Amino acid sequence: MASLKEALKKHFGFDSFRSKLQEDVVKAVLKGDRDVFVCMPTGAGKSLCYQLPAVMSKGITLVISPLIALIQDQVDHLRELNIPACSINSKLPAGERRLILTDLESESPRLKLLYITPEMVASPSFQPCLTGLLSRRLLSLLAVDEAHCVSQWGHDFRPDYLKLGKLRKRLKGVVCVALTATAPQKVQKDIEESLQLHAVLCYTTPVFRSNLYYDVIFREALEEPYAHLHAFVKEALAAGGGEEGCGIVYCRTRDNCETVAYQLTKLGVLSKAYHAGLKTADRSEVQSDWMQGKVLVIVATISFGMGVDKANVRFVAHWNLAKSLASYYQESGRAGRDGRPSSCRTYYSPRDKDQLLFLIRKEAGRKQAKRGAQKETDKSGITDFEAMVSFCTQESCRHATISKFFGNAPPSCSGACDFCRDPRKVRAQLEKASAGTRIAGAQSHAPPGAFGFDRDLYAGGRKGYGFERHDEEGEEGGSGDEDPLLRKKQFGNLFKKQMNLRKVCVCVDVVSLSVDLEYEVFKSSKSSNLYKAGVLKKVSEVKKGAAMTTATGRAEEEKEGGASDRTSSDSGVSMATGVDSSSSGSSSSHQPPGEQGGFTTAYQVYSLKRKRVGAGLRGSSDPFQTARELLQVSGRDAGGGGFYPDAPGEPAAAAAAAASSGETEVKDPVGGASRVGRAPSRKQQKMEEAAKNTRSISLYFGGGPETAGDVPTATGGPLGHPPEAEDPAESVVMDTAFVSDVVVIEDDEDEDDDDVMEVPGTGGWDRLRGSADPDEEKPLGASDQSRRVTFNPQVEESLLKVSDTPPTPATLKEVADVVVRCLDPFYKQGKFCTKELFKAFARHLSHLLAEGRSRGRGQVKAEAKALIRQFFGGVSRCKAEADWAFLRAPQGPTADRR
Ligand SMILES: Nc1ncnc2c1ncn2[C@@H]1O[C@H](COP(=O)(O)OP(=O)(O)OP(=O)(O)O)[C@@H](O)[C@H]1O
Ligand SMILES: [Zn+2]
Repeated sequence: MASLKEALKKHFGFDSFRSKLQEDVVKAVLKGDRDVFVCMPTGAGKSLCYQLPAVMSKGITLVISPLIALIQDQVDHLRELNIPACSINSKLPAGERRLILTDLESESPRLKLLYITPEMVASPSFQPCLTGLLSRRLLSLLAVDEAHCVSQWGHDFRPDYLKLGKLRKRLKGVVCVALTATAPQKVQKDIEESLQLHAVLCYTTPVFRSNLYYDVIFREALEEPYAHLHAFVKEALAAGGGEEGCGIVYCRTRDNCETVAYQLTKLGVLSKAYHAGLKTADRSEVQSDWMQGKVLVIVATISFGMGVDKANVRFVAHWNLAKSLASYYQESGRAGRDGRPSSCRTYYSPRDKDQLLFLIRKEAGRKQAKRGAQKETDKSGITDFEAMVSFCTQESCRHATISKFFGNAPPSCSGACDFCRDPRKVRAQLEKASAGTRIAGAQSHAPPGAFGFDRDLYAGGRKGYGFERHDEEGEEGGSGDEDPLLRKKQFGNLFKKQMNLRKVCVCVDVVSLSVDLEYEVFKSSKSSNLYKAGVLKKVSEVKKGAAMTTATGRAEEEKEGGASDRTSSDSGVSMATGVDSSSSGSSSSHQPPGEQGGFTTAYQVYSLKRKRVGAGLRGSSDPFQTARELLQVSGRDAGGGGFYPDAPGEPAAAAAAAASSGETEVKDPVGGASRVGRAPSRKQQKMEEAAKNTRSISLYFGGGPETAGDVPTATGGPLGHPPEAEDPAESVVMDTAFVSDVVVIEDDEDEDDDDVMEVPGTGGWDRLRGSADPDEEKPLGASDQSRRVTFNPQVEESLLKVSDTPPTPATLKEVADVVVRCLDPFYKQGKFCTKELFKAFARHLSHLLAEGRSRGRGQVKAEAKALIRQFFGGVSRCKAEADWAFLRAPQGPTADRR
């Protein structure tokens, strides 16, 4: 078909199709009599499968894509090619949106491709446009990109994709092409059903890629894990035959990224960490350095990779397990896109497995509990993960395992995996690992579960250690929707178990003593603050009277050996010093962070309260808040050490001293060395970091369900309504975690975190957008009574007074939500010079309102508004942080009434 090739050349500049498959798909789509399902690996050129038909057809192609960031890339690319493409999304300025809609309403629109998110396409405001296009027969094609998001079996399920079924019904007669890079059989079936694909033609590339060499190494069996990784990196890069090459190491946590990058660099391969905890500019720089080959290795969480198309990736190593085999295939598949031999290695760790499984189970349990009934798909996370574990622990060809998972016939591996190359070696490794487990089990009597306790007991329980992709709940306080009694019981069990372990092994060591003490405090504490205070009190007592115990404890600990590589500052009373051994980052440590010979020491048990990155603590992914950290925070909270028991010479006291002098001791994440920095700047810096990609677990697992539910759907005029109210998936950028305790979860879904913060419409307050002067509390229209009420702090407070029961105190997160909602109109009105200032002010305000005394949500709202009014009473436009220096926290219910 000469004209097809001509069009390919004319519009895209390509001389030929990338593959026969690509050409076949284009032809099938152009023919237009059947729906098409395309499963091709990342980078195989799926986009062209609908883009070329789009430019060759009359009318418009509607492209559904899950992320604005991805959409933007595509649109930019097409525009560079002079192909009229655009996107309607929540970030689009109203003027541009209107221009697009005008074009779409015109007789013959110029536009060829319209990219849109599933949320937006289902929004009421888009419906007239859609109906118009349909009735004028101007819709030539529906393309659903990343179609696996439609499947609850898929690893990236997004409930909003389910809305596409309805859309599809409306678009009868319009050909649909669904595209994905990963679709195990059941996912493919789901896609076909959900999108109601008709007489579907399937085009799938076999998943087998002969240029990828897969192997698995048991990390815990290694003497020098980092040196091992380094050797692998060197070898993989060298295999490029002098050609420029680079690689990716995937880690689960930010800490791991930092540590691995540091270790590799130290060993001579320039590596940089990439994770959502970095500032956006830093992340871009890292990515760009890596893309340009200035940095050879990028050590990243899964937030890196989506949309990254680099040909010469010579290796992809997984330092931690991927959450499913499908994810693993996709992530490892970023290697060798140029077709040259490349390596994919997983550093398997049973502990890693237990921890991840624990969290996946927990999530499944939570989903189930929420729904009240079990759904088959609830287990999909577990089965997908089990497939990943089998991939690592089976004696079989790695390629064959992957192919089977995707429903392909076993490929001819021909030595492209460690098993096919040397099965005996694989067997030996497995045997060694299982022998190791047996020995460890016999020695410690520790059950093999995560953290050394029975994983089944806690399967539905609390979070584990060191996760950001699978840790905290979206709820404030870290308690999520769990039953606090259950949680307490679980804690109790854990401590009992841990103490029993200690009774077996050691007489009375200082660790168990600390555990006892901490447990006592824990049992008697009703809130995290009381717990914190209780711990401090105990520390003080211990310091006064237990010097002997401390000394003995040290000796015992050293005897135990488990803590022998700790720095002197972390020995002694663990509760008091509480240094997480994971931070010591010993390069030769065999054990994953936070574990010592089956013991979970008191300070390793996560605290009741989530770590406040914003409060100047290390912005790490570590969800534990160690006793030491609690103390440090308390020292600062108390205005510089006043709250901290003073015992010169003790590390804790040093921390307090540092805190009181305005300096913060920060444990080096890697080398274990301490550094001292100015507290305020560090705090500010961390707050900045915390403002980055933060995501709740629910978003990670399900994308927008909760979000979607929370966000009101637009009911206003079809086109004039502020778009952000309609696009819940995109409103994830309204992430008040930057204000409050930060739940840090890496998300592979949105690189777009630093875009404008968006606030879904919130009734009367939202209508402020129409106001020329948002700090004026005048009604915008005659009917706008509700806004007046919402604004009036007295009304809010009198409402509170009417109630007999005291309001439930708002959490910092809730306060932050309220504050951001209240402030957003001002930001939209340009009352802040920069977004950063807006964020910083929101943070400041939230802390002012959240700290000190308990407030109900209503009161918070009233006080927030009062403070905002007070602020803009004195400042017409916020230009610097100093502008709000005069604001003081309200002292009482009536303090800020004006
Ligand atoms: N026929 C072709 N000839 C040469 N290059 C092509 C051809 N078709 C596509 N490409 C290029 O291949 C690269 C990958 O294409 P594309 O982004 O569409 O891949 P994809 O399969 O959609 O990957 P992903 O799963 O990451 O979205 C792009 O740079 C694209 O321009
Ligand atoms: Zn093989």
